[in-house]
Amino acid sequence: MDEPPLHPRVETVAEDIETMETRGAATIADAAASALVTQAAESRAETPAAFRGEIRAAARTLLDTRPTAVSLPNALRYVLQRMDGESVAALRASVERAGSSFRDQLDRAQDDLGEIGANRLRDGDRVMTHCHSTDAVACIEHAVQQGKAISAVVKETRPRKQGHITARELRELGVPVTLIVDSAARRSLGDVDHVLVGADAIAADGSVVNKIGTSGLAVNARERGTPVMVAAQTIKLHPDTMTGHTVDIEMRDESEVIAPEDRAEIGEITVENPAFDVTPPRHVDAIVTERGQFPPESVVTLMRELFGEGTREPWAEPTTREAERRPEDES
Ligand SMILES: O=P(O)(O)OC[C@H]1O[C@H](OP(=O)(O)O)[C@H](O)[C@@H]1O
Repeated sequence: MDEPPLHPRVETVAEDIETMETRGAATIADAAASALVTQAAESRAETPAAFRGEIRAAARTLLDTRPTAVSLPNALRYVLQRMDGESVAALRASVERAGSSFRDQLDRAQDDLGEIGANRLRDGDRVMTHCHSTDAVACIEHAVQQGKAISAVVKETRPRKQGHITARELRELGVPVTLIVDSAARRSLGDVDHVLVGADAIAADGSVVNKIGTSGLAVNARERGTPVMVAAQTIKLHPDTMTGHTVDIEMRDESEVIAPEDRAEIGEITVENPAFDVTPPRHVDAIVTERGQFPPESVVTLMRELFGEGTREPWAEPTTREAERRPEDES
């Protein structure tokens, strides 16, 4: 059987996610939802079955890009579970509606989360960041809008140096920034009031999956008595972990770690490049979401409320229970 035709935009978005041209868990989710909308809007499918097949194929292509950020399957699931209708026109409209409602909610959630996270920051506080998280930056942005003077120690975040993005964005907010290499973090922890990071996925036991280096930072922060705050919208909650599944940690190419010529000079070695690590809940003080802040151990309650007892593949047909939950979700 022929593969359903994919819109070139879906291929481009998938490639951009894979190469990290588009990166950051929330940004990836937004791009994926928007790609599904394009696929729907420009589909030439003549039957409802063909249309559904196209949207599912687009979702699979997008899902196959990066394995760790759960916001990606959560975004695809959100849209696909709302795909509904007896005709191509009705199906198209439902995907467009769901995509745009998902993207609106994403924006609103980040704003609400930023407000809540900002309440934890006091005037004059100094914050240490790791990697680049739009959710974490939103907390600082809101604190600045509340008139608080915030300064930041920004970890470079090897190997891809997303800390540079954080440094630039914080500078644009007028936040004084000190950039450090990752290995200087412990030395600087005594000078900061909070560690503030984002998340790619949060497991049912409250473990936080985030950029490699987060767990070491959290352990050191705990030893120094510096609180660790994780800014994560609820699309970062990983529903499959409620039923025992583990989060797949992405291993990226060794060329991000060492240039081929340097490697050749060293000789026969193995290079490992895990993109994420897992911080146990005991090293996290608060998970800040758009629904409030939670101690990590209680996040499972929120997860159950939002996802029920578990989920299936994003392209699976909704169960009656999921179908019933839809209208209130979109309010
Ligand atoms: O959703 P927001 O808060 O923007 O980002 C969340 C997380 O996504 C990033 O991963 P990567 O740089 O895509 O590997 C970082 O690990 C960051 O903390």
